[in-house]
Order: sequence, then C-alpha cells, then structure tokens
Amino acid sequence: MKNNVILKKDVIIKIKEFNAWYDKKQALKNINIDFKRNKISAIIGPSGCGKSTLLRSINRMNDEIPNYRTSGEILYEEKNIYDKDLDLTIYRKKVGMVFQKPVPFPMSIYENVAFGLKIHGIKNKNKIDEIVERSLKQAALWDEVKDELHKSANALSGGQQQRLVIARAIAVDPEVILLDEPTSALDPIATQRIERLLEELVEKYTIIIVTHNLSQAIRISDYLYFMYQGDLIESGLTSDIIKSPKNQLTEDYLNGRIG
Ligand SMILES: Nc1ncnc2c1ncn2[C@@H]1O[C@H](COP(=O)(O)OP(=O)(O)OP(=O)(O)O)[C@@H](O)[C@H]1O
Repeated sequence: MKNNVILKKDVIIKIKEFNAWYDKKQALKNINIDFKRNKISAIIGPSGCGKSTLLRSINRMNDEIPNYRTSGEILYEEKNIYDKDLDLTIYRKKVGMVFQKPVPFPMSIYENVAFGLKIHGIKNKNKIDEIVERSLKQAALWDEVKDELHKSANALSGGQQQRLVIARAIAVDPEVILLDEPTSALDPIATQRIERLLEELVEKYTIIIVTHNLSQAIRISDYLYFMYQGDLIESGLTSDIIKSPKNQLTEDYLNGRIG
C-alpha cells in the first residue's frame, strides 16, 4: 500500500565541498554543512572569516560581484542552486534574506509587505489584505501599525523597520529565512524583540543567522557553525559546543581570546 504521507527531509539546505573566491582571495574553503529544517542555525566567527559570504552564497547574492566565483554545490531540497536552469526569482521566494540594516522600500507599511505578492502575481485585493495582516502579525508588528498601514515605512523605528522587513520576507511564504546581522543596528530592547520573534518563527520556518554577537547566538540557536579564515572549524548542537568545544580555536573564540 502506498503511504500518502510525504515526509520532508530533515536537511533543507546542504552545502557540499563549497569554495568561494573574490578574484584571487579565497573566502570560503571546502565548506560542508547540513542545515536542518525548522531549526535556528547560527554562523559565528571573527570579522572577515567568511560568514556573510557563506550566507550570501546561499541566496546567490554575490552573483553580480565581478570576479566572484565558486565551486562545489549548495543544494536546496536536493537541487543545486548554482545550476544554470535554476529560476532565481522562485528560489528567492523560498529562501528569503534579511539584511543588517533594515531597508524598507520608500512606500507605505502596507505596500512594503504587499510588494513581493504582486511580483509573484497575486492580484486579489482581499487576498493581499489577508496576507499583509497575517505577515505583520507573525512578525509581531501588527498591533503597533494596524491603524496606520498607509503611513510611510520610513516613519517606523529601526526595530519596527526590521520587523517590517521580516514581515515582507514572510509574506511570500518562504521555507528558509537568512538573516545577516539583523540586530546589529538595534538597541537592546529591539534586539530582544527580534530574538523572541525568531524563536517563534522557527516553528514554521528554517532560520539561518549570521551574528557577531556570540551571546545572541548562544541564546537563540539550536546549531552553531564556527568559522575562521574561510574554514568551518566546528559545528554541532549549540549546547554541546558551549559545554565542550572540540577545537582549540573554537574554545579561544568562545572565551573571547579571538576577536
Ligand atoms: N566584495 C568583496 N570583494 C573582495 N573581497 C571581499 C568582498 N566581500 C568580502 N571580501 C573578503 O572576503 C573575506 C570574507 O568576508 P565576509 O564579509 O564574508 O566575512 P564576515 O565573516 O562576514 O566578516 P564581518 O563579520 O566583518 O562582516 C574577507 O577577507 C573580505 O575582505
């Protein structure tokens, strides 16, 4: 008898023997990672170790950089995202990205969230209203903005703008949300708000975050990936790595001996 239940694989993004170069400078060296579905994975390491390059490579954000090249594979649901036939617009709907500085589009709060829906062909006004409301609720912003949806997004605080950008990412129904230092421009209260939000969102999405902030990574992540000079030095459950790092470099980083 056929089993009608399709079990989704535990690994959603697989990085295989991945290398990246900016011209002659090798920024990523033979990276192998299995990112797990519905978990928070934090990529950590000192400045310049390749964290952003790795994250941006997962979203093909570096494609336009002259002399940037890669080898190896990044598989999303078992398909290599560097294959020529990949539809990047559809892929980025499934794997969204949130940057360090919140950059709302110069339009209303409502339009910011509705923007991606229109690109993906959703025209029905009621449907768009419904998704805008749901996304803002999921991003924990609805209560603060529900009476001023047509106000400019630029009038929001930095923390609200970052939640708006997260709502915009959620609206197109992604599977994975990539975040590059999403709280580094925010005050401690706004930061805490985003951290709580990520802990809620992980029930529905897979979250991969790059952060400079080690205590943040320890607070919110299920898995840690410690990078150093382009190498992935150590990875595993956050609780295990914190308790007993296997590599001396990891231990030095955790103890603040590597900046
Ligand atoms: N556009 C670029 N052109 C040339 N080299 C680059 C470019 N972007 C990054 N690099 C280099 O690649 C290496 C990795 O940079 P990357 O930004 O990925 O590190 P990072 O760990 O994210 O650093 P930070 O924590 O400071 O943001 C660094 O040596 C950096 O100088």
